[in-house]
Amino acid sequence: MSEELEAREIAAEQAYVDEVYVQLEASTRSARALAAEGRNRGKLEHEGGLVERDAMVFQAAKRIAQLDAAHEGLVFGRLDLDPAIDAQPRYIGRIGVRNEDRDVLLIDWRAPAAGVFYQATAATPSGVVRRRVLRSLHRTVVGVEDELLDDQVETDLPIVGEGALMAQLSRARDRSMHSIVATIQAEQDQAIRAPGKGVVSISGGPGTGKTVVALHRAAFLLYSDRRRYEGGGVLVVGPSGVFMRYIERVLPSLGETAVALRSLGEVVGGVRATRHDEPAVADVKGATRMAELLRRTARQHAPGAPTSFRIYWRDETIVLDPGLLGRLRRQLMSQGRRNRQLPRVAKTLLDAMWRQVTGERGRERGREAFDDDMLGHEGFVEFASAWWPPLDAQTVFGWLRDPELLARVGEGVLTREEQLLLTKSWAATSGPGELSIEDVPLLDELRYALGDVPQRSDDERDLDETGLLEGGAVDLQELTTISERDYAPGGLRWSPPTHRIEDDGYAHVLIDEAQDLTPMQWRMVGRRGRTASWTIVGDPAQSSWPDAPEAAAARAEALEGKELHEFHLSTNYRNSAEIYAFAADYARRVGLDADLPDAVRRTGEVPVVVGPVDDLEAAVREAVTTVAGRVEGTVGIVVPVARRSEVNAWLASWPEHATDAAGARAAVDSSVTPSGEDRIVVLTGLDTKGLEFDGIVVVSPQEIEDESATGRATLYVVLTRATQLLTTVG
Ligand SMILES: Nc1ncnc2c1ncn2[C@@H]1O[C@H](COP(=O)(O)OP(=O)(O)OP(=O)(O)O)[C@@H](O)[C@H]1O
Repeated sequence: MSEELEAREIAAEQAYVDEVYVQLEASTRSARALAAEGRNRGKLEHEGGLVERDAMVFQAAKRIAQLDAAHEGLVFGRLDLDPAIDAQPRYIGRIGVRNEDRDVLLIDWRAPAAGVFYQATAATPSGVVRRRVLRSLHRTVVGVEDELLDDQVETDLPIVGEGALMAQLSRARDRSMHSIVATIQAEQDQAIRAPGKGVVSISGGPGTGKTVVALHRAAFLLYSDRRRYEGGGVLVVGPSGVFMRYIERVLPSLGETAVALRSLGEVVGGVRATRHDEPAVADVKGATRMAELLRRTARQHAPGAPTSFRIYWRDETIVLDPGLLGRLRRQLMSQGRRNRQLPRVAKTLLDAMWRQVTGERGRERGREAFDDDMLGHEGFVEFASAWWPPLDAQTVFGWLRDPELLARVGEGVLTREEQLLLTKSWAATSGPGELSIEDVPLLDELRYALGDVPQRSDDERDLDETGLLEGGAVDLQELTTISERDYAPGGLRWSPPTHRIEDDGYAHVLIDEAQDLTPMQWRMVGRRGRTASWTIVGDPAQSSWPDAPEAAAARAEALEGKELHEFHLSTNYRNSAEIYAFAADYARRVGLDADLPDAVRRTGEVPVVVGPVDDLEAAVREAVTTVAGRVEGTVGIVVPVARRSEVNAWLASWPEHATDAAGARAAVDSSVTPSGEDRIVVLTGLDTKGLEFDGIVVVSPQEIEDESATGRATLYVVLTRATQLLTTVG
């Protein structure tokens, strides 16, 4: 097959692609003009349909335009059908484009009409004779890859190229995951296009595309029901900040930005944790038992709050003693979340106090006068406010630093040793900024147990008065939400908070690396998806949570009542066949019950095992230099947690040229702050979850294995991260 033929085909495709871009620019201009005009005339309503549609094209085009040249082009696919069905070729792209007569120039890859591009095979061509993938650099077509699907149909279509998938799989890896729109495989397509109902669960071994498929599914859902998902929000949760940065470009490259990408440490609004606890501590913090401990904590008497109150009124002494106050506290708690009771506090106290008024003078004055007197009494007001202060979750979480309080709420829940572990872990931190990833679900649990902190009403008049018990001034009829009604009757002092627990929910929740969620993390994400549809992605063999049945129960509870649709992916697209054979062999040897996919790409490069070595640093340096010199893309140095600073120090001390063999810049401790230019990064085993590198150097694999109860699964994850070269040094 001649180069000339290929050049001719490329030129022909380029002409079509140019036409699409010209049209896209024209539609963008007219959409912008139309939207501006609509706004000016205040007539958006009338022209709504057209404006909305074109504005969408405009938005999508804007997002696409923001992509840099490294990303694949707008037009990536072409279908030639049996001429008896349609003589015109059909083009598939990242978004749909029409010309001014509204004829389709480009079919959005998510549209039903594009489905056949992914589903047609030689066995069932579905009318497709030739499938062509266009490889582009920005606007320039650089190659075409064809597949002949139906050789029974008489046509003169030339067949060019080596196969798009292999070309895509062999590319050098950079710092971000790329979209796979051009080469989505049939089994992946089914999971992507599954209807947005209930729970779609996608399983499969390492490198089978679970993450990338899930992200394309998010884009598909936004396309298929934009109102629902853009309005309600889509939450994508992944294991770490590094991972979120790795995947963040995929959705914008598909024209979607309306998605919240959060690592597990960032799921709760306003909190950002990036540090993991050591495994023994993490195991305690993640267990379901913690929910009971936190429920008890949220009901504790606020440390430092007054425990009794005494006042003299109309010849009588009225006493609120610790026992009575304890009963009143429980009574209030039984009515709902702690902070929600704020408007009821004064009345509850006054009821109990009024019952103690038995003398004639007092009874004659009456209840109303009693209430007025008390609410005008500074001592009482101060007591009431201090006895039942509004409490935020951070404050209450801080109570747990007190070993005595922890022992009280932990009784029967945690062993003495477990309590000590927690105390030690919290003593090492000094404030809310230092929460660990494992602390975040605990904080969330408290948020829900306490209820949101209401805001003090800013009405000056009320602030002068007690405000603890005021009624009548607000007409209940005017209050529209349940929450407003809740806060109104007892006290004008309190109004609903600006961010509410009720606002936490999303229309779709997508969980990646789901096998790693602890029971407490399942509870946290579950709260955000009570009414949502879900996509859950994971591989149990890669799990770092030791108690699988407990996590499964928490997951079932989070998804309660939702229909389950299961999809399984069976081909490993990441690792070379040689690397995956090595990893699968390890999984079998150590008895991991692993789902072993087929790896399809051969490189002839078998993994290298170095050791045992005397000088670990020298051996690692040699391995890193060799690997970095032989691959074009990223290199990961994976280390045991305990050796992280040591290896970082080595890296910093090596002369530039050692790692600079092929223009590789090393990032010191880049798992915390990776930078776009670094090609070499140091990571711990857990940090590598979900990521991939051209080359991997594993430092002391045995130590990684011994580090935690699930060390073997972690090492299996590490061994499945490389696309080209793998070396272990021990
Ligand atoms: N259809 C495809 N075409 C091209 N590349 C693909 C395809 N499917 C997957 N890949 C590539 O394979 C690699 C692995 O994909 P991904 O990270 O989504 O796998 P995973 O199943 O989530 O892996 P793991 O569970 O090991 O983290 C990525 O580089 C991805 O782009």
